[in-house]
Amino acid sequence: MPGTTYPAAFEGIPPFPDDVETVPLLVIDYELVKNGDENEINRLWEAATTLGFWYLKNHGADETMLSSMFAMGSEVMNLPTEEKMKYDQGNNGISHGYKQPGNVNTDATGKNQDSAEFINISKDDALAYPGPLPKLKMGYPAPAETAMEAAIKPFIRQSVEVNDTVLEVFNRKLGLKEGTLARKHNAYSGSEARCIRTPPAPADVSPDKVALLAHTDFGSLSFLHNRLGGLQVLPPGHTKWLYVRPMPGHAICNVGDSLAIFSGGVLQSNIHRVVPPPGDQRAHERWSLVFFTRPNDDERLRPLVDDQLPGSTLIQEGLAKKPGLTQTEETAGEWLARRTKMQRTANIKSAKDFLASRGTEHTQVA
Ligand SMILES: O=C(O)CCC(=O)C(=O)O
Ligand SMILES: [Fe+2]
Repeated sequence: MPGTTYPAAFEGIPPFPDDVETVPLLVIDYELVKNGDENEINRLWEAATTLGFWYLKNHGADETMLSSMFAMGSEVMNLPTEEKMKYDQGNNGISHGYKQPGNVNTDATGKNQDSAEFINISKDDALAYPGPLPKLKMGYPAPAETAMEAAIKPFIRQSVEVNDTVLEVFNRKLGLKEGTLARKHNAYSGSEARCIRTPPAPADVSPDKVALLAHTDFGSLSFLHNRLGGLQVLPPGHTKWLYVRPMPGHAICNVGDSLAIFSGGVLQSNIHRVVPPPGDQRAHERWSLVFFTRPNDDERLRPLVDDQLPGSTLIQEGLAKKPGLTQTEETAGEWLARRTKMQRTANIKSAKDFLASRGTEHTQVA
């Protein structure tokens, strides 16, 4: 079996081409946001309430930290399939663990499957390591357990700090009572780190061949690090997918469904997907790394109208524009389990089943 390799930083990778259409994301300086710079906070708010995606620089997850995570992911993916499958997510809606390529449908036809392979490591498990582990009781593939103290814990801690700081900013901007969003993200949850590998795309494959299905993220905030292109977003009101250009030192951050629902649609959870990297990059294996902050498992996903400070009406105003967002009775745990379960090929007998995996992308007014 040929070994997989992960790119050290951006060296040795063909450049992202200039002749593909990219989405212009705002660059937000995390240090400024953390230090309360009102101008930078307003720029972050603008990004989060329009496209819901932005670049983040000075975020503290440095190249050494990221490379250690990619090295861990690479060692996991290089294990024999049968070893990896001991940690399979299965078909019952569990997100933590290993996902084999090809077991998720990428559309409602039932004819197309994904090519993304990944390992998801629960935040609660990583921080509880060496145990007992509250989530994936059986533990993780050996290279992940070996890297838990030196690589995974530091990456998760840094990601949590960044996302919690952003949640604080949104709490204030939404006019919520102090600590409202923090309390919804302070217990056991589906929060997890994910390392993803997609194989090089054969030369004759369409540039639109989907490697990771079009989706909105399930939780609250995602903190993404990639080197090769291939991530695309469909901005509201657009019919054309646009690439996100990876930039050294810049994370790609986005809002997920849970925050969109909590905020009555004021915060935008935007649909995105992964296709083969553009230009000469397509011949390369693609690696990416994400940390997903998700609400506490038992938090009901509902607009936080009653948690606003007296006089604040932003969430009602948002809801008036996106009424479909209120149509769930699910908790964050149930939302995550349903979406994870119903996109699995094994669970899809008809288009209706696939549609049952969907999130806010089908209820938003573009
Ligand atoms: O690999 C990427 O660039 C994006 C991954 C992603 O959207 C996800 O895992 O939710
Ligand atoms: Fe995503």
